[in-house]
Amino acid sequence: MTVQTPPPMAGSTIEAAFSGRLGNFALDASFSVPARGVTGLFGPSGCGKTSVLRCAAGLNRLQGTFSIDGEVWQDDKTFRPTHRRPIGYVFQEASLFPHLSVRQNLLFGAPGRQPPSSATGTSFEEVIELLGIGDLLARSTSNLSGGERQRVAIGRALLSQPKLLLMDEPLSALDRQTKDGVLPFLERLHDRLAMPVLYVSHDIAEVERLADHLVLMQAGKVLAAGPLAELQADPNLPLAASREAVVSLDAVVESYDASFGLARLAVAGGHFEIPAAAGAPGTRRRIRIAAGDVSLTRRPPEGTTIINILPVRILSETPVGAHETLLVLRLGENGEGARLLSRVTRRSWHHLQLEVGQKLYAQIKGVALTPASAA
Ligand SMILES: Nc1ncnc2c1ncn2[C@@H]1O[C@H](COP(=O)(O)OP(=O)(O)OP(=O)(O)O)[C@@H](O)[C@H]1O
Repeated sequence: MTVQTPPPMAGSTIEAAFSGRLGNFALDASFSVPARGVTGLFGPSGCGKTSVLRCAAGLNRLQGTFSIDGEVWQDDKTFRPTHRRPIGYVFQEASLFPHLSVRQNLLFGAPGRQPPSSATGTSFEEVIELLGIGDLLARSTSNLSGGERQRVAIGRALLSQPKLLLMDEPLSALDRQTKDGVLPFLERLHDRLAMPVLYVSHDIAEVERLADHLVLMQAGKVLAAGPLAELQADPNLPLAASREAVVSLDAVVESYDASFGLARLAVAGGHFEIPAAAGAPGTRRRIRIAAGDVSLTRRPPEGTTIINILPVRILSETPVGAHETLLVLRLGENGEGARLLSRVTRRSWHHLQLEVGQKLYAQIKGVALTPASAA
């Protein structure tokens, strides 16, 4: 079996290529992503996400290569064992030491078991504050809630000062309410820490909120890897074709109209107004727009309650199912901006005599804010 090393990318990258068998399962996965921000490894159950993470950690030894920022952890000649890889690993269920306090657990992997200062990397105070675990430090780990345990496990991983954080479905063992409580902490980490993260999940909502880049996997192979928004809007990939298709756009707050409670945010090729306090001007936020919330009109509509109506051009049209079609749109008069998706009936496509390249107006019924991107 040959391993194809992905072409190198400019700047600091994670280069991964693993190939071989795990029991009956054949893994043949390679990707190259920036060594910054969160890279989501996403795909259906059993497609090989955890196996890739374990390869990156040196826990699975398959043929291949792995390097981060030019530092080779594995190739034809090299195989660094797990204890020589500067990684933090967060599992589905936190395995904390029951005989140690939260504070001792946190410091367990820290260099010299001492609280690191910002001079030596991610500081103890910063981690405590980011994860909201200051009140837990003296507690025993035996009676922490699931969400608290997971936050302590993440803190412990961060305090070991890793070069790469590996997270394997860190929220999947939590109930929906606890998960919703922990997600904002992950989002804050994402905003504030520069450390690259490989984040395994089969929950697309988590990926949309946290990931900057995506590695889409299926049956042991990588279908595509790249910036989240690009893969979301690729009509040849399963994300865009799904009924729940969305795009996540990185936006910057421009202003806030307090009288109507509307924030104005700029994205490439347009502006959105959102009924929320989105932060001070200059704040980076992420916007989520579902394909089903974007309808099209030939002329700017009048007398509508829809706030966001933006000029777009049709970039492509791909039939989905028997009666619908997926349109990839680009924002802006000349179609030079960010991509949106719109799912319309084939009847509308024909009746409105739409065609690729045409200028239209997108009426966007729902625009949701999610936290900022670090990429
Ligand atoms: N050491 C091993 N020996 C035998 N089979 C293995 C081994 N490791 C993984 N597998 C198999 O490889 C396949 C992929 O597993 P993996 O855990 O990587 O998938 P996944 O995408 O992370 O799935 P999930 O989302 O359900 O966690 C599974 O069929 C699993 O049983």
